[in-house]
Amino acid sequence: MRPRGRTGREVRPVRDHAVFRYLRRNRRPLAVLAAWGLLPAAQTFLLGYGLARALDDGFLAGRTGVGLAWLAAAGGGVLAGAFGTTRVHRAVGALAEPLRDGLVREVVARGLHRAVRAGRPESGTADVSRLTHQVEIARDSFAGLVLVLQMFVCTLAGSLAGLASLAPVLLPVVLGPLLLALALFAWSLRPLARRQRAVLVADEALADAFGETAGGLRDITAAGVRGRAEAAVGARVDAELAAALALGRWGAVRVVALGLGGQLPILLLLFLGPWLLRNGVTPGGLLGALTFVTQALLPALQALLGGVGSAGTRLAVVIARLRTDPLPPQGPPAEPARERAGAAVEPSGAAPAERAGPAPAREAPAPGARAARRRPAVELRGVTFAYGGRAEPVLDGLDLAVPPGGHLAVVGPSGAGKSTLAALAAGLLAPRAGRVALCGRPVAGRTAAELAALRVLIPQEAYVFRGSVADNLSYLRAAPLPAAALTAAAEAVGAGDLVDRLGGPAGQVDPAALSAGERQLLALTRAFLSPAPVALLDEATCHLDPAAEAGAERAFAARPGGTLVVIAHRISSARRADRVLVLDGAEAHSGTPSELLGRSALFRDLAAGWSDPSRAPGDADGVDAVAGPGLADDGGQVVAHRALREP
Ligand SMILES: Nc1ncnc2c1ncn2[C@@H]1O[C@H](COP(=O)(O)OP(=O)(O)OP(=O)(O)O)[C@@H](O)[C@H]1O
Repeated sequence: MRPRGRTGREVRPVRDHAVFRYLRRNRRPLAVLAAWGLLPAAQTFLLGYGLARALDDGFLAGRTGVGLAWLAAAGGGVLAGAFGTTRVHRAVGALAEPLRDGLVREVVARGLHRAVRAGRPESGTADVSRLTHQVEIARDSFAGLVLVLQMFVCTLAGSLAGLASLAPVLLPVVLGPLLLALALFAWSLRPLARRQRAVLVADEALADAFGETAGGLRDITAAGVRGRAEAAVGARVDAELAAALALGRWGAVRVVALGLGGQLPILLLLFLGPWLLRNGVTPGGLLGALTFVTQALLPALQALLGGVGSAGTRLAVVIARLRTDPLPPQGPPAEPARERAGAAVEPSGAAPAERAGPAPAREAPAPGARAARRRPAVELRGVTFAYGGRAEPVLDGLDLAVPPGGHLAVVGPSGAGKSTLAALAAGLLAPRAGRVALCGRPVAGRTAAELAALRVLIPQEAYVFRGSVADNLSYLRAAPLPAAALTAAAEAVGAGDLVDRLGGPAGQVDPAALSAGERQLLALTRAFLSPAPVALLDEATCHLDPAAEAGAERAFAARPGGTLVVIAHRISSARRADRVLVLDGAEAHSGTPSELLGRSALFRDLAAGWSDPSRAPGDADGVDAVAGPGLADDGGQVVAHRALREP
């Protein structure tokens, strides 16, 4: 099975040899590179040859001056080589930069084109920035690869010229094992590249899984899914271990090649030394040959094997990915860790449109969304749910429909099933019978990411994390939002003072230093900025005072096109809603607040004593004041539901 990358797509090897085609098209910079490479090659030549001449013609012949002159020549070679190396680096830059520019052009054009074609132009920016990061990796890997190849070729050329000049018989002793080593390495390259690619992919998958798990530890614990989280990360660890072991086995070939090409010639030179000396090789020649092998060829071979094995493979993987990487799937984006952990927290949304302003506008509707718009935003049909096979149903045959833009409050005594209803609507619980749909799309079988694009659920216990205010607020957006948009949203929800006090969007959040209410305000702002059309507030304002609660609810109700379902902590929430669903154990009622006064004894009891200090000036006392313009009573919005938990 082929490895799969971050995007879940197969990572294909580069079949079109894009890099080689690029090199063929750029012969001039290559020629410059080769020309400057003559200086390091000359340095290598002088290193061994100069040492040999210094010994043979100088010190061993009793001519110290000549010996020193040859050593000085070798030293001069080092200086020339150093100068040449700086020029080589420049030439590599000149070769790598156009590759980078070309890739960036290609990636930007393709990414934006796809985003526009997919009807999500805003997603192109984030996507392109991710891909251009990969382009940087490709550029660096390419430059590294060219450098080690160039260094090896220069060293080889200088060494072979030196060996041939000293004594041609030395050539096969050094060259034979070296060629064998190169052949062995070349043979191992393909399987090595495959294993390396598998490790890269496994490593990314592990990093993803670990990041997700670490980011959602609190929720994992709260949701009691520790075992599942451990199993998920453990599987990735095992996969990476297996990939690394497989790579290690092929890595051993590299060690053998290094021993064969770099160390065997040393042993051969030493072992054959007496014979070589008897057959025309001078002591200086033997020393020079050893110098070529130990000081030049061995390090160059080591760099070549390492460089081609890592930078080369990385380049192949990244280029393949750049050429095949698609836009993230339309609609739902990457799912957040906490959703994947199964905890009922705010989910992430689709890729954002960056806008300043208090209320983020909806995402451009996806194809098919127009049809879905006519469907209720939240719809439960004949939903029955019980915790456990033999348990009494908490909800039994419930029908409910909230239209797009609707505002429903769910009220009822503790244990009536309000949170259960929210979890069912959010797709976090599956009904025993019946079906649940959001924006016309059934929630059953949807991934967490798909659900996250449809609704945001804010539970009682707000989740904030150590980090910047901006990170906390824009967590559900695929790309950062301008500071003005963050502060405007905070203002709208009632968290403006808090964000100011924390130092604005750049300020830091320390969860332990915040009160429960302050954490709720941040979580509410984050949910407010979510692109999901349906907001489910499950007593999400319980730690706020009534006025703050009213402000937050009104802000959510005013989200353009947004649908709001509030599991009410205070009965005053019902005053602000278009429709109210009363769950009271034996039965359930729905309607406008004024209708319910006549129909539900429980609602009458609850409403009788309500007094909402947050009421806007001019609000009349009593239920009629909250009936508001709201929804036409066509029976198609909040509709009938049968008995709940029959006695
Ligand atoms: N995970 C669970 N396992 C078993 N029973 C549960 C579970 N969660 C809730 N229940 C039970 O289901 C019933 C409905 O609970 P739910 O939390 O939905 O009610 P609620 O109206 O939201 O109550 P409250 O206002 O106190 O939060 C209660 O009897 C509760 O004890």
